Amino acid sequence: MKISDKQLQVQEVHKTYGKGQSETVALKGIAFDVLPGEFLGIMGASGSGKTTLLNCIATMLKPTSGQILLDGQNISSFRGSQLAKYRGSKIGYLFQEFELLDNLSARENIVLPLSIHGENPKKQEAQLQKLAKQFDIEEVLNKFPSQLSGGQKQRVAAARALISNPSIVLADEPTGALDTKNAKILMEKLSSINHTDGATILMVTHDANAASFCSRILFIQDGVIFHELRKKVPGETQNSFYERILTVMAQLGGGSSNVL
Ligand SMILES: Nc1ncnc2c1ncn2[C@@H]1O[C@H](COP(=O)(O)OP(=O)(O)OP(=O)(O)O)[C@@H](O)[C@H]1O
Repeated sequence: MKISDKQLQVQEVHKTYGKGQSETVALKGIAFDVLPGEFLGIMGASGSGKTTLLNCIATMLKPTSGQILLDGQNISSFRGSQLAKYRGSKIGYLFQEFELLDNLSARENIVLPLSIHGENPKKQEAQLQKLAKQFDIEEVLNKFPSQLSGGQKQRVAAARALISNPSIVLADEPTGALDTKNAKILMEKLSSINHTDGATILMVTHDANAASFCSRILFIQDGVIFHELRKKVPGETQNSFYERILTVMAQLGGGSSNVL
C-alpha cells in the first residue's frame, strides 16, 4: 500500500497530562491508519483516552510524542495560518452538544465555515442545498437553534461539519444527547453520506447501536488499542455486527451493559 492511500496515520502517539504526582498518561503509544472513505468507530470505557485521541487529531491538543499525518502531512508541525487552515478546511467537527450559534439561523450556522474562508456564495448555496436534502433539514434552514428539535440541531451540526468537504469528519459522541429514534436517523444519514460521497468519518461513541453503522471499530483500553472489529464484506448485517460489538464490550467492561 502506498503512503498516500492512507488518509490518516496515527503513529505511536503518547499523551501525558500534568507532571509529578498529578501526571496522567492518557495515550500510551497508540497507532493506526484510516483509509479514505472509512467509517471508523472508537470505543472504550470512560477515561480510556478516546477524547484525548480525537483532540490530538483535531490539533486541539499536542501529543507528548509520536506523529499524526493527514493526507501525508505532519499536522503536529503546523503553526499559525497553516494550523488555522487545517482546522477550518481539512477537518469537520461534530460534537455531542451540537455547538450551534444561537443568534445565527440554521442556514447561517451551516455555511459559517465557508463564510470564514471567503468561499464564493454560489458554491456555498449549492453545497448547502445538497446537504440540507441529505440531512432532511430543508424545511428548517431559516429557523434559529432554539426553534429546532434536538435531532434537527444535530443534523444541522452534521451538515456544518461536512460543508467544507473536509478530508475527515471527527465526531465525539454525536448521538450522546439524542433519543433512540433521532440517534438512528442521524446515523443513517451519516452512513449514507459515507457510502455515497465517500466521506471519511472517525467517531467516538459509547453506543453499540451507533457503532454498528461503522465499517471498523477500534476498542481502546488504558490508552492503547485493545481490540479491533471489522464489518465483514460483503454483506455482514448491521445486526450481526452489533452483536459482535456487544460481545467485545462485555469483555472490556466485564458486564452485559451496552454502555461502557
Ligand atoms: N485536561 C486534563 N488534565 C488532566 N488529565 C486529563 C485531562 N483530560 C483528560 N484527562 C485524563 O486522561 C485520561 C483520558 O481521558 P479522556 O477524556 O481522553 O477519556 P475518554 O475515553 O474520552 O473518557 P469519557 O468516555 O469519559 O469521555 C483520563 O484518565 C482523564 O482523567
